[in-house]
This record gives sequence, C-alpha cells and structure tokens, in this order.
Amino acid sequence: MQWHKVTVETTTAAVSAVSEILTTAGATGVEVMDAADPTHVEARTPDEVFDWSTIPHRENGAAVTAYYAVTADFSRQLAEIQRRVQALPAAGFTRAAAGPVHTAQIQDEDWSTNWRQYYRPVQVTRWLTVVPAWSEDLPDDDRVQVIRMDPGEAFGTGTHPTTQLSLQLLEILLRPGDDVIDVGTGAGILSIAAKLFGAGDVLATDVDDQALKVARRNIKLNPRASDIRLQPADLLTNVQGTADVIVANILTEVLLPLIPQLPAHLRPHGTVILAGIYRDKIETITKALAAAGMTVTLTLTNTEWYAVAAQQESR
Ligand SMILES: C[S@@+](CC[C@H](N)C(=O)[O-])C[C@H]1O[C@@H](n2cnc3c(N)ncnc32)[C@H](O)[C@@H]1O
Repeated sequence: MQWHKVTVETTTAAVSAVSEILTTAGATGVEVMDAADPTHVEARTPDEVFDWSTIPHRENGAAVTAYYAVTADFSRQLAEIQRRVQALPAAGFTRAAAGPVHTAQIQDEDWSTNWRQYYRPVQVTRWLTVVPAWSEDLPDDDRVQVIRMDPGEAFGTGTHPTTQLSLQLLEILLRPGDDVIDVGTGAGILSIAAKLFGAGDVLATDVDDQALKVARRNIKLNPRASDIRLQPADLLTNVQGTADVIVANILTEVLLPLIPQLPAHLRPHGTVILAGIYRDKIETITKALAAAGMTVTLTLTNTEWYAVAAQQESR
C-alpha cells in the first residue's frame, strides 16, 4: 500500500501542538524526533520505554512525522495541515515552530507496526505502569496497577510529560468514589487511570471522533474501566452534570476558554487538574483560574511542562 509521509520541522515547544495538528488531520500516529529528548546515554533507567540505542538522536529543533493513506482527500488534508502549522506563531509559538512541511509518497514497509518493537512497559507514577496491549512483560510488584494501552494510535499513551503529570496529580488527589470528567481524553489514559485509582462515574470527552474511537478500544483492553462514558464535546459545551474532579491535558490556547466553564461543572470542594502548560504560559493559566474564582493548590513540573491542581475559593 502507498502512503503519504508528512514531516513538519518545528521546535521542542511546539511538538505537542504539531502532533495534535497531524493527528486531527487523520494520522493514526506520529513519530517525534526532538533534540530535547534524552540521549540514550542519559536515558538508561529501569523505566525506559524505548530502546534508545536504536533511535538516532537529533542535534537541533524537532520534527514530527505522520503517515496518511493515499486518497483523493490528501491534498485537502495537506492544505489544512499547512494552514494550521502556519498559524502556530499567532497561537503564541515562536516563528521557528512553523517550519517547512515535507511530503513524500512511500510504500508500506510495515511502518504501522514496526514501532511496536521499541515499546516496553513504562512506570508512569509510583503505582501505575502502562503496558502495551501485546506485551506479557508485567510489573513484579502486584500493588502496581496496570493500564493496557495500544500506543501509537492517539496522543496520550503515558510517555509524554504532560500525560505523566496529569496521572501523578490524579494519583495524589483523587479520592475513592470521586466522579470525574476528563476533557480531551485522547487515547483515554486519564479516564482509565482514574477508574483504577477508585473513581466513581467517569465521563471522557473529546472534540475528535478518531480519539474517541481509540479511547473506546483502550477502555475495552481494561475491564475495570469498562463503564467509562464517552461523549463527543467541544470543551464542556453540552456536557451535563457536575464532578468532583475535572482533568484536562490540552494546550494553553484550549485551556483558556475551558477555565470559565469549570465552576458550573465542579462540585463544592472539587478539584481541577490542568496540564499541557508550557513553562511560559503558567502565569497566564494561574491568572485565568483566579479570574474564574479558583486557586492553585499544587503545581508539578516535568522538563518544560507544568501541571496545576486548583480548587474553588470558598464563597
Ligand atoms: C494533548 S492530548 C491529551 C490526551 C490525554 N488526555 C492525555 O493526557 O494524554 C489533547 C486532547 O484534547 C483534545 N481536544 C483538543 N481541543 C479540544 C476541545 N476544544 N474540546 C475537547 N477536546 C479537545 C484533542 O483531540 C486531544 O485528544
């Protein structure tokens, strides 16, 4: 089968945004080469997800690659990718983030399954390990919860710092029986983790139908999370009801319009967990939370990324 290979030259800060653009345009997965990734020498820890020695290390900037089936629709998909990449500087990224978009037509060389050999289980929090769906390699400690995921299908299989920060805050803050809304669920990992941590009702939403399909598949891989509800939704618009915990790992540009919607969906003493915040955006998010009557109670960082937990100020 023939595929279009699309590579966007960009910067470390914009990798997540570019990955989202390529995924939203219909890619089933993205490959990231980033100079900020640890080299294989720095990365030799028991938690490694990749065999780094097999992956070349990039010297500058970053590149995100995705593959699209050869269809009549491709020129429209490519135009949309180029339009959205060019809009990155206006969304607050540096001009360098909107680098050239390269395309090539390639023969299927099993790229869609080749990456599987690089994946290993990864311990994402103290009590949570993400295990690829096909792996028999389970943690030795039976107190550690296991999430089964099919990586490479949608953003959020546990390896990105923003997902790990969200999982860590859920592990710290979620109380048994808490009802949860997961805004922008992607591959469903935060909702599944919430269930394993003892959540009550969990509603997972996403604006992208493809993400919801992937989330549905991953939920099926985790029987203890089988009653997660899925709903297509743009942020909290048309989402009914309230929750004890609302979690969202999305870029700041998307979190900002979400924040004013939160109080109407958050129970008294409820907690909001926001991740996907690049370090130069943390002040903007804190101010927006304050304007919506919420105070940051806990902040975690991982590389350049921040995640915050916030609660409503008592009235
Ligand atoms: C960075 S991914 C996070 C995925 C997963 N929650 C995680 O933590 O790994 C962001 C997700 O938000 C979704 N998203 C983007 N804009 C949205 C919106 N306006 N409303 C709902 N979901 C949105 C994207 O489709 C994507 O699946």
